[in-house]
Amino acid sequence: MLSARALFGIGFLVTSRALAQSGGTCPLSAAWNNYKKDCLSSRPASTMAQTLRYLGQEEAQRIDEELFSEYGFSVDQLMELAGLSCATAVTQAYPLTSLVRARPALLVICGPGNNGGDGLVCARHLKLFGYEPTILYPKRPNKPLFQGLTTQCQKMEIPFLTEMPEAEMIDEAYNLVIDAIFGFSFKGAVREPFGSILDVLKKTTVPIASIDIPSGWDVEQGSADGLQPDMLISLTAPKKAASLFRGRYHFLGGRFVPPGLERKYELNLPQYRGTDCVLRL
Ligand SMILES: NC(=O)C1=CN([C@@H]2O[C@H](COP(=O)(O)OP(=O)(O)OC[C@H]3O[C@@H](n4cnc5c(N)ncnc54)[C@H](O)[C@@H]3O)[C@@H](O)[C@H]2O)[C@@H](O)CC1
Ligand SMILES: [K+]
Repeated sequence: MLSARALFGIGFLVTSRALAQSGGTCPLSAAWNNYKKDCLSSRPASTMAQTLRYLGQEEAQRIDEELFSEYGFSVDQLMELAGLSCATAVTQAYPLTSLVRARPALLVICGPGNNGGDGLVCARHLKLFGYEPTILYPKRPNKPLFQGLTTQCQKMEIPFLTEMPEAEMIDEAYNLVIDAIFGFSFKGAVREPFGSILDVLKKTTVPIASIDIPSGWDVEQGSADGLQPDMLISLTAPKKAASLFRGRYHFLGGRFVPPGLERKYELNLPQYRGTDCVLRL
């Protein structure tokens, strides 16, 4: 014989399932529907973005430094989380089913610093998520971290280009360009080969997703005639120039900030949902 408790459980499950299927108002299904609506909503969570602090260049560098010196993180640890955030955000904004080209091809352009490292990690995860990334990595630092990340991508059968394609070729072959050229340490006039690469990117019509900062933008002032990416993934916290971003998708990623550091710099980070590693702003 079934106990009253078991009967109640079965009744509850049957009822909540029926209500969920019929779009009814069972509290459980309503909560799930709200969650889905929140996650998939195309409406930016502007209320969250208003309270969030936008960092100056030196402040971003200080936080970065403190994460390593005071909080004991290693670069590759944070880079892995940053790159995974970027791949997750790209997957949410440009799901495989939404791509216009027959092949889910993406071009990932990596610069000479840690922003470029984030790009390599992002490419590796995107490959695991079913995309076909190709990497352009023209200036490779002679350090074990970057050599390891490059080897990992090569072993994942991600092709590396030897030169920047023409803008028309990029528009024809790729669904998206991931800009991992410069991050928060960029300063001054762009040096080659990145000046020519950015000039080509400005001529493309395919969407661009920039990691941390649109490359070539002044970290605080932006750039009126610079890249205009469709997506920006701000890591840790947005930098001041992010307030000038006019693309469709602004995501926050890099969910690794310890509460003490968040308090010290008054970051006012919005709440990530559940176990998500990114949040649309
Ligand atoms: N604390 C954080 O938030 C984390 C940051 N990470 C990433 O690290 C990035 C910062 O990395 P880095 O400090 O290595 O710096 P960047 O990756 O921003 O760039 C530094 C490199 O760009 C070159 N460069 C600077 N200005 C240039 C110019 N005008 N023309 C040509 N080359 C120029 C420098 O010589 C150096 O090689 C962040 O933006 C983010 O993407 C993540 O990897 C890990 C965690
Ligand atoms: K970038």
